[in-house]
Amino acid sequence: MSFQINGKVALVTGGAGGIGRCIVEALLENGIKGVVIADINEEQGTKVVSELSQKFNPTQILYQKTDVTVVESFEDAFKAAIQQFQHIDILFNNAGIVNENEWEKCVQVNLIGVINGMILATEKYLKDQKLGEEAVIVNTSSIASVTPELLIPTYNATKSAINAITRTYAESYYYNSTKIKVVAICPGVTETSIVNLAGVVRPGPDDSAERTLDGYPLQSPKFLADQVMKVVEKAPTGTIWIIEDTKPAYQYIYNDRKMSQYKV
Ligand SMILES: NC(=O)C1=CN([C@@H]2O[C@H](COP(=O)(O)OP(=O)(O)OC[C@H]3O[C@@H](n4cnc5c(N)ncnc54)[C@H](O)[C@@H]3O)[C@@H](O)[C@H]2O)C=CC1
Ligand SMILES: CCCCCC(=O)/C=C/[C@H]1[C@H](O)CC(=O)[C@@H]1CCCCCCC(=O)O
Repeated sequence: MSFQINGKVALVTGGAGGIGRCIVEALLENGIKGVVIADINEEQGTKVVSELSQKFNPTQILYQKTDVTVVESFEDAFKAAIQQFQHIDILFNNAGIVNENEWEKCVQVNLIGVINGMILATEKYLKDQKLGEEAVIVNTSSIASVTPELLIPTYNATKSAINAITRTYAESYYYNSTKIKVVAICPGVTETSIVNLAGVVRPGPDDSAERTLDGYPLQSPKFLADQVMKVVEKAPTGTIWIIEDTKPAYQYIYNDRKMSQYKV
């Protein structure tokens, strides 16, 4: 069954940043009724609303200053969505940072922020306040969740955890009562401010891991967001989608552990 974006309401965490902003724009292009940009950066959030208001109906776009690590702040964003647009149907748990020097902060934003969103959505807001038969949660993971990148171990761990959370909440135990489809996207390196890792990685044991972005295939956040719309509409619950190198989204398949050939 295909999910219809047209006429629905979405909340996008980190919606003022590179990927989040493009998701907001793609939603508007696909007929969303209303979208809440839930981002900690007020200056950027206000700017994005004003820029998008040149192209779309301003009444469809709301900025709500939100810190996803603080549950009350995150809940206020859901309340703002209901107050302004009457229902809430899609959550993009998208806010994320890379910071291996302040690794606790990386865990707070990338993991605790997503857990806050999952609990608020599955126990209350998307469960009870959706318009149609089904709601959707899209968690932004990363290719680093399945291919660990050397210099960002904490980031890799948070993204692997997001895949686990996605697969758990997709189980019929949850779905039967929530009717929320839960999927994850794993972008490859995408042209946003997050790819500038200067000052946010720790010195390694030697300099053999020193790298630059040279050689990494960069894709645009606009291309990524257009693929994400297809995932929202068509992907089955519990699936994980890699979107890299400006290629169509493809599903990442986890191995069945019982098929493992190796024994100690
Ligand atoms: N750009 C890339 O190469 C890739 C990015 N990703 C993921 O995509 C997501 C979006 O990242 P980008 O757009 O690239 O980065 P970005 O830095 O351009 O945007 C991130 C946004 O999140 C917001 N944010 C940060 N902390 C927050 C908090 N506590 N509460 C609410 N909002 C907060 C920021 O203000 C910013 O607007 C992240 O989860 C990131 O890990 C995944 C794979 C690759
Ligand atoms: C010091 C430069 C290291 C270059 C790696 C890089 O740019 C990492 C980018 C991450 C970005 O900040 C947010 C992400 O999700 C990116 C993860 C990239 C993982 C790359 C794994 C690639 C591979 O080994 O196949």
